Amino acid sequence: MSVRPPGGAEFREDLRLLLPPWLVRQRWFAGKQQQALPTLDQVHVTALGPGHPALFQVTVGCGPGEWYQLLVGVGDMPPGVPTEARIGRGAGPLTGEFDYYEATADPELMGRLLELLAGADGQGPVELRRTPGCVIPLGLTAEVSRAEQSNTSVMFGRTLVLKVLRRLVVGDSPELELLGALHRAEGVRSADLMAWMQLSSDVLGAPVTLAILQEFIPSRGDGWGMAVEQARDWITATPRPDRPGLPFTTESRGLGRATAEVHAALAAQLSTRTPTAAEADDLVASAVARLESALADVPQLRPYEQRLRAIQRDLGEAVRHPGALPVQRVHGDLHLGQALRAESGWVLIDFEGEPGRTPEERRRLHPALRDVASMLRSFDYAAQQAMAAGPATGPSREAQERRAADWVGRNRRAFCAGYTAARGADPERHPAVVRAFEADKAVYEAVYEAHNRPAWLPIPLRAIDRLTASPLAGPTLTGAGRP
Ligand SMILES: Nc1ncnc2c1ncn2[C@@H]1O[C@H](COP(=O)(O)OP(=O)(O)O)[C@@H](O)[C@H]1O
Ligand SMILES: O=P(O)(O)O[C@H]1O[C@H](CO)[C@@H](O[C@H]2O[C@H](CO)[C@@H](O)[C@H](O)[C@H]2O)[C@H](O)[C@H]1O
Repeated sequence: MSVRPPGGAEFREDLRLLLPPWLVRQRWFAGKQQQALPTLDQVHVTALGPGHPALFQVTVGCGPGEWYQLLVGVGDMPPGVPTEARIGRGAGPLTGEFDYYEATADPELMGRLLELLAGADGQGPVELRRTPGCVIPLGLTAEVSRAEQSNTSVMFGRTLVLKVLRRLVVGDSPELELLGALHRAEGVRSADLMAWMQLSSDVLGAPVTLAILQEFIPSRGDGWGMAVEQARDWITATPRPDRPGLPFTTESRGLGRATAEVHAALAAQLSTRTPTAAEADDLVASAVARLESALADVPQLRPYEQRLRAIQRDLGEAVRHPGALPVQRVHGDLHLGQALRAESGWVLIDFEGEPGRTPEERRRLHPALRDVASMLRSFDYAAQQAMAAGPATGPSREAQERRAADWVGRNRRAFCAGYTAARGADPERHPAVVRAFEADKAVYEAVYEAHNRPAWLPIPLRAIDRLTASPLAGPTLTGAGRP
């Protein structure tokens, strides 16, 4: 049985029909706020090597600048592939013989993709590239990751990780660029880049990174899983013999140190400087523009508009004054889920920046404290998640909220202490900058949650309520504050 060649009108029409209801069920689809099903105005299909089922790379456009990627298996869906991976059955006279399904769920197709990356000689619309001198081991068992994430990662044993990007960014990939810089700095707290797949500039006018193959970092887990678990024990006051109810602060301190080391390496490799007046203006203007677009998008933010604008004005003053903080390339979306606890300490991952931002925004230079603020937000998320998942028994709700605030404050302080000890700028000395970046991040989170995980929207909204209510000095920055 052969599969109809890619690019065929029948193939594209099938996908145009079958994909919208399936897309809206995917965790990575960022259009969940819309009432109607998405309309696919463009569908590009490229065959990735022969075989049955066959493997195709599919890029779909759902509106101006909104591109998503799928890897689609075409043929009979193999046993063992979960039913939710099934996109549907072809409807045309030729394609009606086949199932379309999510190929990342099929270990055999992922093994085939790994072989293609190892050969890395792909020409045409989808280009395959390999880091010079790097040998990719084959024959590894593929398994799609169940991590809470915006893209889809496929693990090849405990050796390699392939991240299949979902919401695509047209232009140079910040992740490839930053991983390259950290590699030149001898792999400071980062994983080795092995290979990547990209759409040639012929398709969307500029190259688009589609997937990134990296070294697998063996670890005890990521910061998110570890922090939520420990926060739950702390908040519910249920220390376990194997996990004394420590408030995670030793780990947070190490994480602060790792973050400062990554910042130093990025500054050394990609430069750092005092911002020009134009850059400082641009930085504030972009924060205000983000706020305005978020206000238009998420009505729940509107009651906070004036206070949020005032916080961004404070940022303007802080970044324009003489001796302001230097700017540099930063991680751009740092949170607890972006850190893996390896035996030797914390390793940072996922340098692509915030999904949904333009490449220019992601590549903009910022004070490194932007990443610090972003991680500080994450301790709040972890405590909120721990409260949501905690047992109904134990301390009263009020007591749990107090304990949660205590846990957050301790970990914020520990993270900042580790960051400063490793020569990062002291967050305590720049409260207006940290608060403005925290507010900016919380506003971004409100948009992200409204689009991707509507049930989580109250978490950033509560933070915005708190940030806009409290004065700058005192507990706002690293203290407990209100839960
Ligand atoms: N190099 C790596 N080694 C081991 N696990 C990894 C590696 N990179 C990512 N992971 C795992 O995959 C998850 C998602 O990766 P990430 O790059 O954060 O994806 P996303 O951008 O979709 O959030 C991480 O939380 C981690 O559990
Ligand atoms: O998928 P990415 O890691 O690139 O980042 C996006 O998704 C994150 C959630 O998966 C989101 O992070 C927010 O939720 C986290 C808990 O799931 C929390 O630790 C973060 O502090 C919070 O910002 C991230 O903002 C988004 O860009």
